[in-house]
Amino acid sequence: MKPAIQINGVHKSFGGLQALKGVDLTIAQGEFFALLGPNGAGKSTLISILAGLIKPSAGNISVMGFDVVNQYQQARQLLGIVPQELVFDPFFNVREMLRFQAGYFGRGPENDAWVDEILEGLGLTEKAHVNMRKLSGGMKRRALIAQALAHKPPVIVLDEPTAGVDVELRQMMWEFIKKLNREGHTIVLTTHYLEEAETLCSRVGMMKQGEIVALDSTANLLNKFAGKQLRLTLGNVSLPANIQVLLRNQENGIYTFALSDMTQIELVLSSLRAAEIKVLDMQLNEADLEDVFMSLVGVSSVSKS
Ligand SMILES: Nc1ncnc2c1ncn2[C@@H]1O[C@H](COP(=O)(O)OP(=O)(O)OP(=O)(O)O)[C@@H](O)[C@H]1O
Repeated sequence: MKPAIQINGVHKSFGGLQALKGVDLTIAQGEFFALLGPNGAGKSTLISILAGLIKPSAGNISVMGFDVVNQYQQARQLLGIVPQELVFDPFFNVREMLRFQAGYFGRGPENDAWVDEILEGLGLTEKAHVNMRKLSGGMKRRALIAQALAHKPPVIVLDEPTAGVDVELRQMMWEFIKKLNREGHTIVLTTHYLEEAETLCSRVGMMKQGEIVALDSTANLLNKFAGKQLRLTLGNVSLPANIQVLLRNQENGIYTFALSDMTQIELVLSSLRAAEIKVLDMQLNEADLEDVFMSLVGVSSVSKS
């Protein structure tokens, strides 16, 4: 079976800035994949190349075996891309817009049942006859998601789909997207909400400064990383050397340690006691994708949009 997406040695420079520095990535058909990274890591650049909006400086990308540059039309037809920004055609109602979009990719009336399914799945049935320009912001966002899916693409790319979206739509959208994934659609998601990636995606790629710095199953990434994290409020102190290796993050007097087992808690606390450092507050949590991210990407957290 051909991979859903194959990315080989992709570089992209904007003038002197190297936005992508040789990205290799294979996403199999049927995967639910998360592409994560802080602002400026290169995610949108990679997706723009995938969508054929910009050309790579070197390397190539194919969708189900079709090169996105040399076989643009075939590749684009297999892709549904939900953009970050709200761009829409103000002359159509929702259903017309979806039919038009599907028609653009060569689908005819046989696609109408699918359009109904999308409208239903995204809570747009009531708005099917409303003109796009009269929709509220949240409804427009739903319509844009629907638009990307209108031609029933096997590979669906969601670029920050839930930024600024209310909880109801988020839940509805994820139920629908999960259903599409169960039916065999490949899903690629970029998000700043790491808990979304953690619950939805079976595999994660983390990008930093134009490179992939981690690529593994979500479970492996969580396992590889320490099982627990201990957050201690200590103030401005000098940590004993023997526990510095466990330190993952330090911000405003709060020190976060990554621990693989409970005995390390005792080690941290006894070392602090021996150094006469007072613990002002303490929290013990399960490590999550955000901790993995922090440890690998080296920023305190992915900025929330
Ligand atoms: N058209 C462009 N011209 C010049 N520089 C660009 C252009 N597009 C992106 N860049 C730069 O390339 C780098 C990667 O940007 P990109 O938008 O791909 O990152 P991102 O990971 O999608 O970030 P975000 O999470 O903020 O969307 C950034 O330094 C950005 O400023």
